[in-house]
Amino acid sequence: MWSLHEVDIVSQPMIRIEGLTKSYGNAQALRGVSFEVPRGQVVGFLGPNGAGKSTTMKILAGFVTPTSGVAQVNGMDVTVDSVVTRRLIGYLPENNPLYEEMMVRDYLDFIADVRGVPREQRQARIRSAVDRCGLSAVLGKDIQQLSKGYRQRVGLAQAILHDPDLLILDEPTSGLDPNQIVEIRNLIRDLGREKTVILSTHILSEVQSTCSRVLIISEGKVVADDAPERLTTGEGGTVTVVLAPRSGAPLQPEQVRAVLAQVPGVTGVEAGEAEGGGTLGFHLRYGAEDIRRALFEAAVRHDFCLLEMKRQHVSLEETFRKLTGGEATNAGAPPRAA
Ligand SMILES: Nc1ncnc2c1ncn2[C@@H]1O[C@H](COP(=O)(O)OP(=O)(O)OP(=O)(O)O)[C@@H](O)[C@H]1O
Repeated sequence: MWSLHEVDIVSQPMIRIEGLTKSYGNAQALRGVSFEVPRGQVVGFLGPNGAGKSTTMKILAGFVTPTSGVAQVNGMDVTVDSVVTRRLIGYLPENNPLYEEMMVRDYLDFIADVRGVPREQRQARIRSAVDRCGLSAVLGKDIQQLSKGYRQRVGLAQAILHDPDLLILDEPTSGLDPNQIVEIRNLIRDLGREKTVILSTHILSEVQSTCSRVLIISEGKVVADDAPERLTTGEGGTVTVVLAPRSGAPLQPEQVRAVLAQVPGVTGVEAGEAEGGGTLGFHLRYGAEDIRRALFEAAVRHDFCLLEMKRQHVSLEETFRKLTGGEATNAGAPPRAA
């Protein structure tokens, strides 16, 4: 039977951050960050350069002290109970610093020692981390000989060695080639089946493919917190249509444009690509409302033949730009076809 204490711990969110601030001299890196992460969630932490992602992660991992506010892991304050909370956390810092001249095998053994993995469990834990991260072929190599993808695997292996409940991964796919990105992403997705994960990234499509929740941070504050798909669908998008005459009479572009502009929910009409043969193409902007049914009915009423209709939601990249008021990061996802 569970003790009262155990029941208490299990009902706690894995991460609880409340009113967190951090100043480096005059620079305010965090200006009151608050959020909770329940057990088992995989959360993407997005934000432009200097938004405060790494600072938040370093505070959680116990490497930086907050100026004010609360940061708890499993109900324990990371500044008060740091010895216990560090045991619950696996941390992959930004730029993944490793001991270059050590052999992978020796490095993992050293980390297991530092993390206090009991001697009798050490070999089993190292074997498990090596298997999960696909490192068996490079165990005898010096870290400096490894490719960036393998170095990242070593970074992940050291983070999971002590079997932590929470993984904090600061830009785990930064600098990797597309094949390596897919490998590391799959590994993170796999780890996310049994652990709580918070990862920061500049790759917006990564959040869509790996995370069930996205937190966007800008200038030290959380500006959005939702499922990736919910951050985009409510924002509207574009419907592209291609129309053809049903009877012999050719379509008059200005007349058709005026009809489309009247369709409830349409907020803008622009000329698009036609297919020749008297067809006309348009891009129609819409807000929160789905305009497809109304468009179909308008086409029937005015005797237009609707050859094509395709909806594209606003992309996460556009939402990101809007919320953070600046340039989007690299490799944003293209708009999603509905
Ligand atoms: N040790 C430090 N000393 C002084 N200022 C710092 C220090 N670390 C971070 N900062 C500043 O704090 C702010 C937040 O930095 P942080 O590294 O947390 O952002 P980030 O969102 O992780 O950015 P990036 O995506 O570029 O890694 C920035 O303005 C940064 O210059």
